[in-house]
Amino acid sequence: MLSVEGIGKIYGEGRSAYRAIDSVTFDVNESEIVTVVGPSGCGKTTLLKCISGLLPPTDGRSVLNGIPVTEPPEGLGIVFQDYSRSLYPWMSVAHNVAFPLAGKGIPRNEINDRVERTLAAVGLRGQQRKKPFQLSGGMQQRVAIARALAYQPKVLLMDEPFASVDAQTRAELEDTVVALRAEFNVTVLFITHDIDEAVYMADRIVVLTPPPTTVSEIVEVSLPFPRDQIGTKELAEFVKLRSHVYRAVKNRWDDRQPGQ
Ligand SMILES: Nc1ncnc2c1ncn2[C@@H]1O[C@H](COP(=O)(O)OP(=O)(O)OP(=O)(O)O)[C@@H](O)[C@H]1O
Repeated sequence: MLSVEGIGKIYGEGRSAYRAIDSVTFDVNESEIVTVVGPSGCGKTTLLKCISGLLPPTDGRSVLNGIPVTEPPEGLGIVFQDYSRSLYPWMSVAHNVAFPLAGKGIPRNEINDRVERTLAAVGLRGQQRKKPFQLSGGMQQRVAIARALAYQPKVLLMDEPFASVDAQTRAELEDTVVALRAEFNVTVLFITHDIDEAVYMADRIVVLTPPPTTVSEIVEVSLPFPRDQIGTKELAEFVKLRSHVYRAVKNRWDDRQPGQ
């Protein structure tokens, strides 16, 4: 479905050139949730921009359903960390969700249905007329997720979408995304620096190395669905996976040479 094939990225040129990503390769299969985990500064956002066609990679490419990505394709929805900048403050919640659908030849009643369905799916039934500033941060991020879903993407790319909300809200949003995958059959590529989150949500985890970034390891997660914030995290398998990923991340960063 989505293939990331040897993506590399160098920022700048000549003496000031900086290789942020060396070579990253992995696949995301249809209806999977794949999480990509690595510490701050390891190039996660750069990777997501290259995968989505927002930034041209220096090497490699991403391929969505057999078509190389050169600009954000139709079947791709993106949710960023900073919800406060991704919503239009002067538009109502419903208008924010409907806005990207305008001018696409979609009938008005179909747009209204999509707005209603996606807002209900993210737990915002009855909030349609409010403006973003009247909502909490977590609710604003739910609007951003609804907007991406209303577009009916095949793949949802999410770049640390819950980094700016409190722990309780974060847990609720994690569960919302896992439930949305089941409801909309959407494929999710989810970037995070939070190891618990990466394990809890995933079918597979891509662990990144420090820069110049490559894939340290791909970890299969066989935890049962539906997942539960308490029950799943108490399972021996969850604890084992979390320790494994934590070590994989930490060892690589500890192995770095001074100055790297
Ligand atoms: N436009 C740019 N020009 C030059 N260097 C950049 C640019 N954007 C990012 N970088 C550098 O590339 C590296 C990776 O940055 P990136 O934002 O992709 O990391 P990240 O893992 O997403 O970090 P965080 O988790 O803190 O958001 C950093 O060292 C950063 O300074």
